[in-house]
Amino acid sequence: MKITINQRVFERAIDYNQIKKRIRLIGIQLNVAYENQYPVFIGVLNGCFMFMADLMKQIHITSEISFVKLASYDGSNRREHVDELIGLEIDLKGREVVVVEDIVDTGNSLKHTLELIEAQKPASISVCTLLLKPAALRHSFSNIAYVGFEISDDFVVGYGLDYQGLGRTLPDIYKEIRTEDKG
Ligand SMILES: O=P(O)(O)OC[C@H]1O[C@H](OP(=O)(O)OP(=O)(O)O)[C@H](O)[C@@H]1O
Ligand SMILES: Nc1nc2[nH]cnc2c(=O)[nH]1
Repeated sequence: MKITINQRVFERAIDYNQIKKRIRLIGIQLNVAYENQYPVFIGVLNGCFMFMADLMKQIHITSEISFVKLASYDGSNRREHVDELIGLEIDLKGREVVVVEDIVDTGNSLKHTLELIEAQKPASISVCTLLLKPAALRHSFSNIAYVGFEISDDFVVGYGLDYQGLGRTLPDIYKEIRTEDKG
């Protein structure tokens, strides 16, 4: 199925049933890894909201949840300037932290997020991301422990991810059709 958002054309790549299945498995892994550890799950807004909601329904161990937003001082989202995390309400010192992202693409956002969380001296930080684009990564991370799907280096929308503010409410994930594939 194809959709168009502001002149860009996308085709369905991952449907919600696949997403739900994958999330159930990640939930089991997290429940085992963090049993009796009282972890803090930190969702990085806005894109994570759907993933976080579905993932947290699979978490049956004692845990806390918080959401943050990465803010650039110049108001852009280019992630080139020093950023700050806004919204964090929990003291992370000595805590087991799981950062929940919708997508790790270049890794720029994650790098900043991890630096800002590390400054709070948690006991550990691991990363759980629904999507990972290995071919686009510009940094190496040793703690991306939970990945929903590795995808190609194509722009995706849906299930929380937007194009120009649109498409976040689509339950499935769509990837942009490259110009040469449009037919
Ligand atoms: O690995 P990167 O290349 O840094 O890209 C990944 C980031 O991009 C998206 O956030 P975005 O800045 O679009 O904000 P949003 O979550 O509010 O849509 C996504 O939620 C990640 O945080
Ligand atoms: N919507 C969307 N946001 C992103 N942020 C980083 N990569 C992407 C992507 O492929 N799609």
